[in-house]
Amino acid sequence: KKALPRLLNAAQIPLREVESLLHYKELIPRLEEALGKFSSRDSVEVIQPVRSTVPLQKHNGFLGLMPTYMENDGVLSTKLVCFYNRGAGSTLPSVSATVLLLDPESGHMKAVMDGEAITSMRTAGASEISAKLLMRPGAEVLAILGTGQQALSHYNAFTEMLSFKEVRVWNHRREGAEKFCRSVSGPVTVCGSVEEAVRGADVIVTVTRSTEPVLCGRWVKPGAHVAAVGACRPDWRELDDSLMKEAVVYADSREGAMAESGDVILSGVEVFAELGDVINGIKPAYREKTTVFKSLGMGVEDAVAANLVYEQWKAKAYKL
Ligand SMILES: NC(=O)C1=CN([C@@H]2O[C@H](COP(=O)(O)OP(=O)(O)OC[C@H]3O[C@@H](n4cnc5c(N)ncnc54)[C@H](O)[C@@H]3O)[C@@H](O)[C@H]2O)C=CC1
Ligand SMILES: O=C(O)C1=NCCCC1
Repeated sequence: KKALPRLLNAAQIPLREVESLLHYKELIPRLEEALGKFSSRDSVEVIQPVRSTVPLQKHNGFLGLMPTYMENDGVLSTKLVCFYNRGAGSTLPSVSATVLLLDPESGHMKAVMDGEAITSMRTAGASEISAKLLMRPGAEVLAILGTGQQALSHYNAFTEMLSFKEVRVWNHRREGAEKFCRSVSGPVTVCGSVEEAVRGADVIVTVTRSTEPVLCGRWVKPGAHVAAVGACRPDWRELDDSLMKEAVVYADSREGAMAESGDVILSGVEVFAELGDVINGIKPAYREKTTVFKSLGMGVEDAVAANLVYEQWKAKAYKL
């Protein structure tokens, strides 16, 4: 009997199935552990180079390559992610991603899965961890700037895992914010300006495709926590200098932030700590101060999310 080509033996897990297998309650503890392992800089825990990028100039985007190896956990993966800063008329998504999971011993492909939900959920999961560690106790008001894919996953993660009395959203196009409100299950207030959305907010999530600052320090309540998720290129901004200089700045990866974050590079501020340093008890969480978590996204987050999907997929397929 002829053996199947190895590629065809790999599990193929499409978007809807990934969505049905991934849940914040299981994902977030694994992300937290992975962030700690990454920051230990122990090569048997995590090897994850800063993502390499290939510009797709004609299409106003880039391809990011995000390999990761977790030797102790036996997880080897790479994500291929294309990001596009599309014009208003486009119906195509801004992020298109695929995650490959390999057997580290043989190098054979174990699974190829859609990376859209993984990207949305692991990013929101990392931001939720930042808020849990860095927001003031008793935080009541959440503001989300931007109302696309990441806004939705952040809304879901933050309302499922934390409790807020009020959620406000702002989008540069009001119809986007109104559509967002119709798509979520809980109450949300649409705000007409960024200032209106963030005044008095305890936690602010920035998930826009802006290349210029949208959030100004003078509007931010002292002691607020900002999870800054957009502006992933060295010359793009979401936050202004006054906010960056006022805040204690945390990042997922110090090297990633120094290579890719316009908010860090152009404001000239230091990254105080990685989230993993706080998780490992190496650096303090300044809950009473204004804090920024600068998120760029890491391969290790994709690796643990994809591994979780694969474990669940196997359990379902083989009725374990
Ligand atoms: N840190 C991380 O791990 C990740 C970060 N991202 C970043 O998150 C951001 C949002 O991604 P998605 O939600 O997938 O994109 P999306 O295209 O679904 O949503 C983007 C939102 O930004 C708004 N927007 C577009 N241009 C704007 C402008 N000039 N000023 C203000 N708002 C504007 C859009 O109306 C929309 O509400 C992007 O910047 C992306 O690079 C995405 C994935 C992972
Ligand atoms: O980590 C990721 O995945 C991404 N980060 C920045 C924007 C593209 C996707």
